[in-house]
Amino acid sequence: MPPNPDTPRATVREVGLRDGLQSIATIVSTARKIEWLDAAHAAGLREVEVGSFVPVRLLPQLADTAEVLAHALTLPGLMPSVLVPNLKGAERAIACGAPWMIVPLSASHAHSLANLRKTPDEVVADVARMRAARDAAGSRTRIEGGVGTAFGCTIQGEVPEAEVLRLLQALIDAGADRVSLADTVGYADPAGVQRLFEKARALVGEHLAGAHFHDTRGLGLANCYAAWQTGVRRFDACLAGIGGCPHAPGASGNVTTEDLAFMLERMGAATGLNVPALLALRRRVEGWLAGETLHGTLWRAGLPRLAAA
Ligand SMILES: CC(C)(COP(=O)([O-])OP(=O)([O-])OC[C@H]1O[C@@H](n2cnc3c(N)ncnc32)[C@H](O)[C@@H]1OP(=O)([O-])[O-])[C@@H](O)C(=O)NCCC(=O)NCCSC(=O)C[C@@](C)(O)CC(=O)[O-]
Repeated sequence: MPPNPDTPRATVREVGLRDGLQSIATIVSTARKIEWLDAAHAAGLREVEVGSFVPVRLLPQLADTAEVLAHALTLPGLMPSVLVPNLKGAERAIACGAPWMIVPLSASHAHSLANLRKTPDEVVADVARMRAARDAAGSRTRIEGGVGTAFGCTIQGEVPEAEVLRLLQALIDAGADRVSLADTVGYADPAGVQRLFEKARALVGEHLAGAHFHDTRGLGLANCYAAWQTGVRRFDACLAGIGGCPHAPGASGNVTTEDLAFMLERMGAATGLNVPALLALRRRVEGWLAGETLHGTLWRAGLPRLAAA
């Protein structure tokens, strides 16, 4: 049957291989990351953040990002992305042919210094340099500016909405192809999400491309739904809900991929995802991450049995 054109589509971007693993002590081998990627692709995921081009001494877990990206580029229909913290990282992403590079910009001045050793405006200036490097190389690597701590920060406390909106616009002016908003430390609530995403949409329109929520205080899925109501159709998530920024005190797990896929499908959105296959992958990843804290609820309850008796 052809897809119903009235069915809303939603994209779940799996960020477990980057955001998920960056705070996990157990080193996952390149072979297992590739197995993870292949299974995620087979389960229908078409956008995956595969690693970070950061100094290896900072994040040895992600030292094999170039190899994982090279494999991701062989998978049909897959749109891989990588995180880049500065121009050097961007040059590596461009050289490796990454379709997307994601630049994390913290709207909290204090978290920005802790995470990237730069002020938010210095990161904006870096984005302009990345755009120039990309254009000079004739590369097709596109730039997403992800504005983090958009709902507050565990180091600084309050982050004014006006500052978040100013930085979204500054990123686009500097040459970012699109922008997204992130709740790095799980301070967001659905009403606040709706308000900020509506304002962001009014300001930058279709440049606003996604939402990244952490489930630190149990509001991750509610926040996704609030963002959905404002027209957001791309959501970051991690298999088994792992993740968190190592330089943001109190940051913990991302929204769980399999739970989010289940919610979106139950809401009637077309995700292209096979939820039982995601649950099977979660079991495999759980075996690789023995002793680590995992999250999510669908794995425990299982899928509802709705077929007529
Ligand atoms: C930005 C830096 C590099 C500054 O770190 P720095 O020490 O100030 O860097 P530097 O420019 O002084 O260079 C020091 C050395 O590192 C090298 N270097 C410099 N850059 C790179 C690079 N890209 N790749 C490889 N090597 C690099 C550079 O070449 C030099 O090497 P040396 O001359 O000493 O041999 C560092 O602070 C950093 O990597 N920070 C990133 C930390 C991180 O990964 N945080 C987590 C991601 S953000 C997040 O999780 C939030 C998010 C995105 O998920 C959304 C949300 O929830 O909000």
